Amino acid sequence: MQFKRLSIPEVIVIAPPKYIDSRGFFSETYNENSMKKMGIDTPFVQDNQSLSRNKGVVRGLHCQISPYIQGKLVRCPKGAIWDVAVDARFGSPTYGKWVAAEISEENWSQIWIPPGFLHGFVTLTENTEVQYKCTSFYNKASERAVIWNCHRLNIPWPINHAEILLSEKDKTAPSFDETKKWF
Ligand SMILES: Cc1cn([C@H]2C[C@H](O)[C@@H](COP(=O)(O)OP(=O)(O)O[C@H]3O[C@@H](C)C(=O)[C@@H](O)[C@H]3O)O2)c(=O)[nH]c1=O
Repeated sequence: MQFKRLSIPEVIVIAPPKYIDSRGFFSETYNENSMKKMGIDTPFVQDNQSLSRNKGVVRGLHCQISPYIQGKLVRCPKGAIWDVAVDARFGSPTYGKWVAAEISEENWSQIWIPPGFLHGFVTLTENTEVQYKCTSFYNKASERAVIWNCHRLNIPWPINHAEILLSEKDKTAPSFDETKKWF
């Protein structure tokens, strides 16, 4: 399993090996010991999956606050996403900075989004499936969101803005300034 820390080093891209043979392939998509070697030592308690039918679906930017703060290990077994992690830990040297990585069926990578980060992605293909493991349970009252195109963050979403599809909730999310109260 290969690991690469991004410019915010707590965010890690993980590339599990894929063993291809005449039948297809085999891959360990999660290995607790490998995670521990990278300092990801919290148990995962919930697995999620979403399907986005269109290219240009933006989900995010989302997080949960304490006591349901979540780390997420995200993979894309079908299609491709451009995945973004924003440091929302007020007081962190990288507060308000973001990193992104393409995660896809083809590159077979995963991305670790630590607790205290906002998470979002845009689908780069139709019928994209995203799966992620979470370190804390879903809790509606703890959910928070920041608007995907917040001027303060200036994230260069790699998709024509006219094509973007959002949930009603994500259309009206507040700006990044709100996060000062969260972590
Ligand atoms: C996130 C979540 C949602 N739900 C429900 C609430 C709602 O009725 C329905 C759809 O939820 P949403 O619209 O929030 O789904 P979505 O916009 O895909 O939200 C997800 O976005 C990505 C970027 C993340 O990082 C996730 O943590 C999560 O926030 O599913 C759960 O039951 N459990 C969960 O863990």
